[in-house]
Amino acid sequence: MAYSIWRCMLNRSATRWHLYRSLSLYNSSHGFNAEEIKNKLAPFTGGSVTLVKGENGIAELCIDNPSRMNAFTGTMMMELEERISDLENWQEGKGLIVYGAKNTFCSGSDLNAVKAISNPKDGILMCMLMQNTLTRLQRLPLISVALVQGKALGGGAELCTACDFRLMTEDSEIRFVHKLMGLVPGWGGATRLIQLVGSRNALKLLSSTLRVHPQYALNIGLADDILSSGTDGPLEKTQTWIASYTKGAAEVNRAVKKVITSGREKLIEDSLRSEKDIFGTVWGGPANMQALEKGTKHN
Ligand SMILES: CC[C@H](C(=O)O)C(=O)SCCNC(=O)CCNC(=O)[C@H](O)C(C)(C)COP(=O)(O)OP(=O)(O)OC[C@H]1O[C@@H](n2cnc3c(N)ncnc32)[C@H](O)[C@@H]1OP(=O)(O)O
Repeated sequence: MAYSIWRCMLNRSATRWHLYRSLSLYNSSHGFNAEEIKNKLAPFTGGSVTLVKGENGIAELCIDNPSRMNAFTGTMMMELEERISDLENWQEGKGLIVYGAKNTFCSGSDLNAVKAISNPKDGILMCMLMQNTLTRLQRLPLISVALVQGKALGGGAELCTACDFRLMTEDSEIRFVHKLMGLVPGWGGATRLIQLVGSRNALKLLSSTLRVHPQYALNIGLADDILSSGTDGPLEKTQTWIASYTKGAAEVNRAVKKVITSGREKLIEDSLRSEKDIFGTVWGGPANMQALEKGTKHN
């Protein structure tokens, strides 16, 4: 009895933590009106963002607008948000692969939409919409990998930083072209780039608009691996790569990602408390009991 009350309390605090994590950054108290910017973006149609959830707990999210190098039209920005909501509710999920159709990653915002909302007010609203969505992507309790083939430009470079890992094919490049457009990143890419490569390297990439090729990306910590060509295609190789990080029960994989998200985003004391709460959700759970019963060794 005492055990189940204790367990229930732990689960409730974990649920509270999950709700907190999935909250968006901006709401009406920040002057954000999602409907207003969605109405402006809606006329910019074309392309799609598709999601396939595998029975093995690995989902594949495809940015699909090849005639514009997978640029995000207005409707695709909204579809991305819907797909992230879907993933937030997928309790069986363990991992996510984000990739672009037809062997290229993404060339950022659709420039037709950008021109139509080039006034400061709409620009900030679009920025808040995309920051909300990409922050929710980064906070998913799924281990996420961006498969970068071809080009990841502008907002496309920012999108790949919202994943936990980046795999690049040999001929690919990540390029923060914002300065050439008279801009700085606005989808959260600068903040995440600093966390990934440090402020000096981030400054180099944004100020030079350098084409970041795979070996350099690997050296500075932007990429996690280079996929060489072979019999398996890049998507198959990414599926194999992610499998070594997503073995075992979904609840344990999800707890692993949650402790990392908590550690990354919270102050040390809050993070330690969250770690305790998340620990409580798996301690004595089925995967833990099975390992104890089997007498699992790690040699
Ligand atoms: C915060 C994010 C930021 C923002 O929203 O503020 C942005 O993301 S701004 C957008 C940044 N991206 C760009 O500026 C990309 C501009 N395009 C290019 O540099 C090139 O098109 C490139 C390098 C992506 C591909 O070059 P390539 O020679 O391989 O092909 P094409 O140039 O012939 O491109 C094929 C076709 O795609 C259209 N395209 C490419 N990117 C976009 C885009 N972002 N928006 C709209 N359309 C795009 C390009 O115009 C071609 O169309 P076509 O009708 O054949 O001329």
